[in-house]
This record gives sequence, structure tokens and C-alpha cells, in this order.
Amino acid sequence: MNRVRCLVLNAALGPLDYKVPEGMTVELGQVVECPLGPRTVVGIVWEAERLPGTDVPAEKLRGLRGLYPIPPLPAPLRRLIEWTADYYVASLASVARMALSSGGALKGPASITEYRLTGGMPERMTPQRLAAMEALEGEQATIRELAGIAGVSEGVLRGLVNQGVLEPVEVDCDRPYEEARPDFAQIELSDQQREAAETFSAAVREKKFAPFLLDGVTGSGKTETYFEPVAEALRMGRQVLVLLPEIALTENFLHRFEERFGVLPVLWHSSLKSTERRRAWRAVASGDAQVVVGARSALFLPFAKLGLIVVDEAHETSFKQEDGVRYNARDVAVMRAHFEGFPIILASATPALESLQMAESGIYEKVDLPSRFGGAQLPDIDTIDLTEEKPPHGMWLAQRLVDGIAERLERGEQSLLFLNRRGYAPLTLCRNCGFRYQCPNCSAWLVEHRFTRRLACHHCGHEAPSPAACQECGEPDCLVACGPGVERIADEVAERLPEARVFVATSDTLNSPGRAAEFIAAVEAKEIDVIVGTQLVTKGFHFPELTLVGVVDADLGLEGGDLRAGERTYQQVAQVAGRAGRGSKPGEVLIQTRHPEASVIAALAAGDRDAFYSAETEMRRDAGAPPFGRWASIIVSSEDESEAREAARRIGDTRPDVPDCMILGPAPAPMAQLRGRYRYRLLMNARRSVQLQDVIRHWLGRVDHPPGVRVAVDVDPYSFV
Ligand SMILES: Nc1ncnc2c1ncn2[C@@H]1O[C@H](COP(=O)(O)OP(=O)(O)OP(=O)(O)O)[C@@H](O)[C@H]1O
Ligand SMILES: [Zn+2]
Repeated sequence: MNRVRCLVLNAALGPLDYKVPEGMTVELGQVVECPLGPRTVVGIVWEAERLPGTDVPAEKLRGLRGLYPIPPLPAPLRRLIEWTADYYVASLASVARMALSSGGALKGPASITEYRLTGGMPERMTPQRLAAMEALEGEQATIRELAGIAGVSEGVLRGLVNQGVLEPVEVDCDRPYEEARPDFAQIELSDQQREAAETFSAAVREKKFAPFLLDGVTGSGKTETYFEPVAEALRMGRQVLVLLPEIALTENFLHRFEERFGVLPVLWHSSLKSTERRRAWRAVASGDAQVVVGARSALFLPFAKLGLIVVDEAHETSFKQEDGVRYNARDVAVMRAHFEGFPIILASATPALESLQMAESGIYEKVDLPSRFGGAQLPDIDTIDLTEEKPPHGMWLAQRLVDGIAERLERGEQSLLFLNRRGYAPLTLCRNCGFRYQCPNCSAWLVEHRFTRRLACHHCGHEAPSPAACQECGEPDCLVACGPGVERIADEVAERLPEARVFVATSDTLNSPGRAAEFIAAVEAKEIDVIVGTQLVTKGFHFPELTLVGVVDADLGLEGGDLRAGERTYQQVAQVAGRAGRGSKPGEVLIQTRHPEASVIAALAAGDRDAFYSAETEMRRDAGAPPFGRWASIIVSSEDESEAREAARRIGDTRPDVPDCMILGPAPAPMAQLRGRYRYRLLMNARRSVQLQDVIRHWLGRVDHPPGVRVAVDVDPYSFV
């Protein structure tokens, strides 16, 4: 090749052609340095025929500057990038960037200087230095990272280096990971687990595309079961990717992984330090990283010899990315397995309707684990009709639920109360003038957080100190908290059961792996009697002494009334119910609701999963909703209200007339303002036969906008705000 076509990592540019200088050899997929004006941009050598561009005459071509010292992106990964860009109506560059997600890794082998405490003391101790030294105990990182950890300036740390309190350590950026041992621990599987595991392992040995839906009730041991095909892949020298929905869950997973395989897996998520990132990236690309556990962004890593993907808690909506490229990692993972030819396991106790439908139509093979491991029984579920069993005035828990907790306290067992609302109260208003505290950037109320004495917006992060007087009328002591959040429920438990030790478990309190580990240890050591938590505690956790689960407000999730509200409520409540009675003691679940007759709630109470799924399936079929029809939303936004409205109107006016495709809107989005941007929304609902993406690309490609306008396309949306 003396001339190549490159995909450059700049969404505004099309593909560019370059000359290959004398003496340089390039392959397809090679990551190269492309001159662009005075700059150099990262490019990937691509099949010219798959990337239509303008044919610049040879004499006008500029030469490539060089090659990055990393393996070329393999062809199946290039196909995955193309598929993702095409399906989610995104630019190839923005998808490709997710594969090259470590700038440091491109630079090749390197070492860096990190610093750690020596145990020495500075000549002069200041409060700042003392605080820094305490925070850095056991840490080793670059000065900049340490400054972030300690919350001090880099200058303070440089001072400590000069005084010999911190010492430099040269670290090889690519030092190898310890080897995982497939047979480190032998686990005795139950008969049903063994049968499932053998099905998966056989597929790993086959090295062919095989999508599985591992449908196992809560506590059935899905993790232990899919560890067997992981081990099989390791024995064959192939790599494995395990996707988890939330980093807060990984702590528990890492522990179990280490017990089974003797080492920790390689971690990948957005808060890795840049050095950890490049080390992981390079080990993935070289094939040395055996098992990678990560958030959805791990999906695009350039594995050298991937042999299995597991998507755990596959129904979780956090696999859907809600900005940038709006992809669903669960679905893209299946495509990756397809392009590269290996099995994929989607594991869940409450599969998405889409996944069940795929199983029903024979595309996925369904593997069931119908009972809990070790003879544990599924919990008894009952509803509390709040219109009849009213909580005392100003309180939120019915007496029967409080009595249930009191019983557990007496027996030394634990309870979990679930309410998917962080903070103390979702709305603060003035008793005097009726003023409601609203976010200045979003169409949302500010949520009171009593622990931190602040009002916060959960959408944009805006925060203000809790006011002493109303900001509108100036009246002091007139603000009332409306409705409960988890903090308020925790207060109520403390008031009604003063002897209970209560812990609030949310992303505010479990915001680091360390905190999550402390929490698990405290529950296991029985230092906590009552956990009050958000969706964060609904899944993954295994606490044998937890025998009562209370759902504080099962109706909350149904209020939005969007397409997925029923399914989401079912999944959340079924998952949190699944935390009860996982050990030898039986579990009980009490669901507080004002609508015990609603089909979701009734199905949950009856433990009748099939009833829920068949009602939901019929509803979706009637509505032409996924998986029977397709949805896409188009969000038009701008910091200027009239500009957003105008742009949305122009898009609406040019809507194409396509058979079997309905286009609704534009209308102000339910969140009409978000992070300071005004938003309008159009919704498309089409039959499956419609080439929805082509329609969208064609349509939006013809409309121009002022630079301040953003048009985001969301195919198979999960968020309807
Ligand atoms: N074969 C086994 N041998 C020993 N312990 C097992 C076995 N299978 C499962 N367990 C234990 O049973 C408990 C439940 O298993 P696990 O957490 O994998 O269930 P799960 O199906 O993922 O549940 P959930 O969907 O509720 O998270 C865990 O403590 C696990 O270690
Ligand atoms: Zn906000």
C-alpha cells in the first residue's frame, strides 16, 4: 500500500487519504499519525471501499508522519465500530475514539515517576501538610493524582518531596498482571448449575457465536455458574470480558473472583488513573489481560483474542449510555460476539423484555436456574395498601412494616428499606409564600440533603447551602420539606425504633470502592440493623442475615408513565425483594403501595413473573413498542430558548413522510431545561421493517442549524425526559 484511507479521530472531518512514505509499511487497522494543517491527528487505516471519500490525486497527498506502537485494530473490531456508528446514528470517529480510549497507551512502552510516603517528617509541620500525609497513607501515584487524592495543591506535595517526606519511585507502565488460575479453587456446583455451566463451556470450546440468556432467580448462583466458562476460556488462552452495570457492585464481585481464580481481574472504568488506564489498555491489546471487568466503556477495548463476554445484570438501564454515542452496551456486546465469533452470556433474574423475546424467537438460547442455591427459598411477598394502613401523620412507614423491622431487631436479623430517592426530601417549599426551590439550570426541584445541609439538583449537580429563610419572602423558619428521601426514612426509623443501627446506602455514601467495601463488611459483621437504600442496593448484594425487605413506595417508578415504567418497576422491586432470605432463614418482603391492584404490583405480590411479562408483552405489542416496533427520539437543545424552539420547528417542518413510521412533536421535552439548555423533543415510532436509521440520517442531514444548537439522536431510548 502506498496510499491509505484513514478514519481520523475528529467527528467534523470525513475520511482522509495519505501517502505512505518510503520505508514505512502499514496494515489495515493500524493507528497512525496523520498530518492535518500544522497539527498531527490520530487516524486509523481503514478499508477504502468501506469509507467513501473524495479521491485526491496522488501528487497532492501528504505523507503519514508515523505509526503508533500498538497493534492494528482487528477487522472484527472495525466492523463493530461501523455497526455501532450506523445503528446509533453516530459518527465513526466518535465510536472509534471509544476503542482508543487511552491517550497514554498510544505512546508505547514507558515508565513514570510515582511518589509515596517515606515515613519521614517534614522540618515544619503545617495543618495542610499533616492532612495531606494522612490522606496519602498507603497511596502511590503521580504528584498530580496525589494532589487530587489529598485535596491539596501540587505545590504542597512538591514541598514534601523536597523534604524527603515523599519519595519518587520509577514504575514500568506496562508491568504484567498476575496470572489468573482457572483451577485455583474447585467449586462444587449444584446439578442445575453444572448443567448450565457445561452448556456455556462447550460453547466457549466451539469458538462460535452463541448468545445465551442466563435466566436465574435471585440467589441462584449465576456468578458461580458463569465462572466455569470463564475458566474454560482461560484454559484455552483466550480473553474474557465481564461487564457490570455499576462500579459500586464490583467490590463484591472482585472478592469472589479472587477466591475463585487466585488473582484480581483487570479493571476498566471511567475513574481509573491514567497510568492504570494505559496499563490495562495495552495489556488488553497485547492479549496479556486475561479477564477484564468493567463498565460499559470496556466493550470497545481492542482485545487481541476475546473468547467470551458476560453481561451481568443484563437488564440494567445503566448499560445504556445517555450522552455522546447513545449506545446500549448489552446490545453492542451481542454484536461484538457475533463479529468475532464467540459466545456471550446475558445474566439476569429479571431479563429485559427484549432479551426474553429474543429467546422466545430462538435467537438466544435460554438457560434457566429456577431455584436458589443451597435450598434457600424465595421470599414471601405481601403488599401494604397505604390507603388502608396509613402511616402516622408526617411519617411514611406503615405500622406493619415497622413491626416487621422490630421483630428482626429482636431476633438479631437485618432489614432493608428501599426508596429510589437520594437525600432528605425531594421538594422544599415556603409555608409563608408558597415559593418552591427549583434548579436554576434544570426543570427540576432542588433536593434537600440534611447530611451535608445543602439543596442539590440531581441532574446538573447545582448545589446551594440549605437556607435559613425563604429566598423569596425572607420569612425565617418557614421552609417545609415535602415528601421523603432515604435520609428522611432513616430518621423515621431512628425515631420509631431508637435502638436500631441505621445506615443510608446511596451513591452519596458508597461513592468509592473503599466505602462500598466498608459497608459490606459492616453488614456482614452485623454492625448495621437497617439499611435504607436506593437502587444501588437492589442488586448483587448477598447478605444472609437480611430477612426483611420493605419497599417504601412502589408507585414512585410508575408515575412517569413512560414506555418502560412498568418493566423498570417490576425489575427494581423484584431485584430488591431478591435480597431477602438468601441464607438459611426465610425472607419476607412488604411492598407499600396505593395501587395494589395495578398489574405490576399484583404480579409482584403473587410472585407471578409470567403474568407480568405476558401483560407487558401484550401492551408493547399493541403500542408497537420494542421489541415489536422501534422507537427513536431526537432531542434539539440550545442555551437559547427561541433558538432551540426554532431549530426544532425546522426539523419538524422537514419531517419525511415514510410509511409505517410515525413522527410526533416537536414538543418541549418533559425536562424542558437541563443543565442550562432548553430542550425540544421529537419521537419516532416505526415498524421493524422501516430502515429507521437511514430515514433519520437522510432527514437530519438536510437541515442546518446555528452553532449553538445540538441535535441528539437516541435510538432505542431508555430515557424519556
Ligand atoms: N456452587 C456454589 N457453591 C458455593 N456457594 C455458592 C454456589 N453457588 C452459589 N453460591 C453462593 O450463593 C450465593 C448467591 O449466589 P449469587 O450471588 O451468584 O447469586 P445470583 O444468582 O447472582 O443472585 P442475584 O441475581 O440475586 O445477584 C453467593 O453467596 C454464592 O457465593
Ligand atoms: Zn440542575
